[in-house]
Amino acid sequence: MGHTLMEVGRDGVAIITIVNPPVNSLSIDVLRCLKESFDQAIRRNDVKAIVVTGARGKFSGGFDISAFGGLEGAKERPKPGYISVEIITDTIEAARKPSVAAIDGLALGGGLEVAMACNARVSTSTALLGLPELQLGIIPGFGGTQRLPRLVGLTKALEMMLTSRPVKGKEAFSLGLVDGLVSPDDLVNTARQWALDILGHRRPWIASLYKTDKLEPLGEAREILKFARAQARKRAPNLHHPLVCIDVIEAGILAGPRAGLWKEAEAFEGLVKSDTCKSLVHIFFAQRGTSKVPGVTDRGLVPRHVKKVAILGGGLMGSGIATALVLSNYPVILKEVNQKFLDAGINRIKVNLQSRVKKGKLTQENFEKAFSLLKGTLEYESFKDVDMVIEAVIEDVSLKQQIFADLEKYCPPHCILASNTSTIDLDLIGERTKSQDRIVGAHFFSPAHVMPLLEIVRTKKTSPQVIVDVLDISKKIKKTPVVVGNCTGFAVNRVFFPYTQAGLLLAERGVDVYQIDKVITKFGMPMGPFRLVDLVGFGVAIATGMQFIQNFPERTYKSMLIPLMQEDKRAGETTRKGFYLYDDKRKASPDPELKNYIEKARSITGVSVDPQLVKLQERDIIEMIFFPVVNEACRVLDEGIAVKAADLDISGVFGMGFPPYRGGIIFWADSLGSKYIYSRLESWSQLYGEFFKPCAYLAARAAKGIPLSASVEQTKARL
Ligand SMILES: C[C@H](O)CC(=O)SCCNC(=O)CCNC(=O)[C@H](O)C(C)(C)COP(=O)(O)OP(=O)(O)OC[C@H]1O[C@@H](n2cnc3c(N)ncnc32)[C@H](O)[C@@H]1OP(=O)(O)O
Repeated sequence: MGHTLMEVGRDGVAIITIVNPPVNSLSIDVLRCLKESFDQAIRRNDVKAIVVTGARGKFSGGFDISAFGGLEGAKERPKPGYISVEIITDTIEAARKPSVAAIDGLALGGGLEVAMACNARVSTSTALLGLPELQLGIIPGFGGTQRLPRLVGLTKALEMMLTSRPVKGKEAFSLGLVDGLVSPDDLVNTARQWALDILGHRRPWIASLYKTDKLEPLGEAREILKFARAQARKRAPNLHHPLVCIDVIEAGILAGPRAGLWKEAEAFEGLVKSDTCKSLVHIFFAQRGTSKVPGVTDRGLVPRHVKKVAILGGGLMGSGIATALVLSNYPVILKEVNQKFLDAGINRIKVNLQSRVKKGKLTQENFEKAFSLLKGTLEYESFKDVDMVIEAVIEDVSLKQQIFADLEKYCPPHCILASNTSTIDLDLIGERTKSQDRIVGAHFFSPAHVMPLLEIVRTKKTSPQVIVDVLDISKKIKKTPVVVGNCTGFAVNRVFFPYTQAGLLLAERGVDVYQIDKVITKFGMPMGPFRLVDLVGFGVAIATGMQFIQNFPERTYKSMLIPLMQEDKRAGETTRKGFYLYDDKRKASPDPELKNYIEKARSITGVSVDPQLVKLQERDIIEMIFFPVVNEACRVLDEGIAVKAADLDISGVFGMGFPPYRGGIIFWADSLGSKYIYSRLESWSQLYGEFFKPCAYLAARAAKGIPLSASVEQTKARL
């Protein structure tokens, strides 16, 4: 159980240490202990001053996120303001003995809020300090909305809170958030001396809550807040809590910080119960849960050290993957079939890296370092000491089979053989080898050095060691991994295949294409199905469509709309014409000619405009597009392709941009209820055919009224 420890030195300084592994989060128990330690330190005559720090080099990762649910309805739930006013303000900040926070590792959320209530802060230069609460759908609730603006000024405080991005100790020092920088070894000693210096009036005794020197004058502050509101509305129109955060900050400026604290406490109470908070907290834990794979990561296997990686193919995917790897210090060999392609691939990687330099995300020195890790080759000879190969050539089964047969010859026997295929069966790819246990899918999303998801595809024969190795690489290259089974489209493309299909079905029956995209983006997707297919390109869309028609013929909606347009050399954004027209700046605008293609497609499919569908409400459009996606997700769970529902939530959020504040596809579906989704799909399937037919998994759950995410025998991984 989390607690605090107090040790009083001979110098009269009480060191209070927060102990709650792994990140010293602040559970209610820890906070109560912290108060007790402070009360004791204030009472004891041998204590002159106080230092607050965290165990094992971490100050605190903030309020215990797993306790959020418990705040709702729990009997022992602290009353509003108990923590922020009674503990943080009236016990810590108002103590008649000075306190200094000694910060190493991280001081996030409630952790930083405790530190800000101390009379000074010393930190290591690498520590991370921030208020990331907004990414959990709440606002800082322990006084952060009041103290941060008073320590760093309104503009910077708003930026830190609204983006949830922490700053490093070095920047925190230049902002005035911390008062001194020290090495980790000197941290606590410097802090204790600092506390004694405050007591001896050699350093100022400051209560952050009442600082005013950093706050902008009222008129300017109003303008800054107005701008922040406009930005927040634009960036996240569906989110309410960023606006609440701004309101609370404003209240403190207008009515004084103590009134601000009470307003903060009240707003926090409301937000922690909101659906947005529940969804985002689910995403927080689900994201961390994807690297826990039953039967794989619970075997005590230690990831092997991958020293060198080879990549086959320097196209868009291969070069993106290589970029991600060299950025994380992996030496990479890039192989191509001829010098021209090789030069082009290397150049792409260079451009990817340079663009990071331009954006200020990479120093020139680190650019050179990363680029020097890349070697090009046309031969397999240099593959003899690679630990992993990632094949990223075109989607051609026999070519891939040949490549894997070659790899078996040239690579060492321990080498991981990965394919970046997005649709082809891995068993087929490895058919001509005897190395099935080390064949794995490493499905990156384009652009691979930017998109955060890595789908790790295992076959029935892939060894757990290989999965553990790839999970480790994924962590090192800062991707969120999802381990899935081998099937057409794997988890992400398969689950989201009906997304475009539903769009096509509705368009043929008379629903306006641009209206569909508008409603779906308003729902929170980065782009609607038609804008997406333009981006992906019709060539890829048709090729993937063929895979689905072959494998799931009964439920694939066969529309000729995309092939008809492609015949006319409209193939999406790259040809400047698809469902939209594109200008030089890739800005999309509707095309009046589109209706001609739709009419032609309609006549081929033999469907006519349905007056019921033409006047669909927004909600109906959302459901007709997403319920088939939910249905496919249910099949993927039923077949054990995904180990748990939360993994599909993460796949959709990180691979397709499903809005995280809706918690992911299954989480969202469960908020509507399996019965409701089943009945809607069932009635559409009567009207519009097999495409909507609810699967057995969904039917069974609807019949019993149980959530789609609940794990029972059916959803046990079959692998
Ligand atoms: C009232 C207040 O204003 C409200 C708050 O304070 S809300 C909380 C604000 N704090 C945050 O948002 C920080 C959230 N945590 C993080 O960003 C990251 O976990 C971190 C930067 C602290 C550490 O990252 P990293 O080293 O990659 O480790 P990571 O895998 O994320 O976390 C380690 C473990 O700690 C847990 N954890 C991290 N922060 C936690 C927190 N605040 N509460 C509960 N558990 C937490 C994770 O769930 C994970 O558990 P697991 O090992 O069982 O999966």
